[in-house]
Amino acid sequence: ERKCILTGDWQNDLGSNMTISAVNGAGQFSGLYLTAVSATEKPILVSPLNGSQHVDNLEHPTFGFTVKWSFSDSTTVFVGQCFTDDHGKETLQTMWLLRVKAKSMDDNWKATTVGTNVFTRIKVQNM
Ligand SMILES: O=C1N[C@H]2[C@H](CS[C@H]2CCCCC(=O)c2ccc3ccc4cccc5ccc2c3c45)N1
Repeated sequence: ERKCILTGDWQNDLGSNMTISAVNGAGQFSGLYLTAVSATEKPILVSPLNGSQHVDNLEHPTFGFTVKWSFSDSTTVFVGQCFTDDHGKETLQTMWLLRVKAKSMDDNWKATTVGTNVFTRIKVQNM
């Protein structure tokens, strides 16, 4: 019966932060992502994200979102599920695919990496 709406501020195990805006009736949302890590020497910039979550049954909903990196020609898709523990603490268990721009079709095979991230809410003190 615990509700998990993704709106709000989250941090993952790498120290990256994301803010998700209001989730509309269809479960769609947008937001901003600030990665704590990158494999480019370019300065890291806040990047837009768009995604959707299931809202029909808010018990442990699944979701997905895409981050279009604003500082490089790469894209990451995250997919996962929200879990709430007995104390009401929410975690987002996710897997991601990072696609970087391959110079040519010959490099296509090595252009996608996969990993996992766990996100927890950032409590804003002055709530
Ligand atoms: O919070 C989280 N942060 C990390 C994980 C999954 S997304 C990831 C951040 C990705 C930033 C872009 C990047 O690193 C990046 C950008 C451009 C690249 C160009 C060429 C590359 C060639 C080889 C390997 C790369 C690895 C990351 C790359 C790029 C390359 N969770």
